[in-house]
Amino acid sequence: MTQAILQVSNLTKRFGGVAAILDVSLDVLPHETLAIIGPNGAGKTTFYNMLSGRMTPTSGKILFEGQDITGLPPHRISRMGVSRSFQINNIFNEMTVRENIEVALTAYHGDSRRWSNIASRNRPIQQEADTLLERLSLTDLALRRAGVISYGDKRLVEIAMVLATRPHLVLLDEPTAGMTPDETHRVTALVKSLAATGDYTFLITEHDMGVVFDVADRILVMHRGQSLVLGSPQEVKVHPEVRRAYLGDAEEEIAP
Ligand SMILES: Nc1ncnc2c1ncn2[C@@H]1O[C@H](COP(=O)(O)OP(=O)(O)OP(=O)(O)O)[C@@H](O)[C@H]1O
Repeated sequence: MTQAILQVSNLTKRFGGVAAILDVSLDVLPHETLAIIGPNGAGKTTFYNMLSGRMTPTSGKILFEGQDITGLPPHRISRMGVSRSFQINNIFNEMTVRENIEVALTAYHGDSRRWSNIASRNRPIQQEADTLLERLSLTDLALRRAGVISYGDKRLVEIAMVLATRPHLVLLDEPTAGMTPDETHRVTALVKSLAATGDYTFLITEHDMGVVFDVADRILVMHRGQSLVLGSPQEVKVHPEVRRAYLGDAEEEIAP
């Protein structure tokens, strides 16, 4: 049996009397794309916060590539190969698209000198920036100031910056939120093409069911902090409890 890249065991997070996450266990397999869905307040953000080190679990255990990362600070978890994109843009608007990516690469390579002195003369960073621009279909925008590109393109730059840290596990937080249908289509195609490289494992939270059913190999449905169902898109789509708890039992809501 394939060894899981991420093993979550009996994870619980309480805020006073509220259990935002309650006894959730999950094995994520290498190179799969696993979507986590659930209504508002189901616990998705809290779950991500614990995986990425922004919150310490009340109890339970998180193993990444066999190592215990429970409660480690975010920078250590990131160094080990778990990277997270946020719903808000973290990019530098005054810099070009390429410079943003070079900053992320320079930081990853641990150079604390001014990034501009380093990146422009560092051949490996230049090559890595080229590869990332190409992977994200951003080559044509490389020299544009990040502040003037579209919202959808900004989100792609942010994903490029996440990938600059060479993650094995990428946590995408609602990557298509606020996007036009065209932009959503681009991101969906992109996630699929990145997954096809075999270099990454993706966890993705997403409210757009079309995106979820398009990209996910498996889907975890959360409800009130608990794991309700884990299965293939087909299994999830027809599961009676999912329909009741999350999808409102309306066929059209789950049709991709
Ligand atoms: N810092 C906090 N203090 C107290 N309660 C919190 C805190 N963070 C989250 N909660 C509660 O935990 C539960 C889960 O919230 P969470 O944000 O993880 O859900 P979610 O699935 O990400 O929702 P959404 O889809 O709206 O982002 C909610 O009841 C929320 O009010």
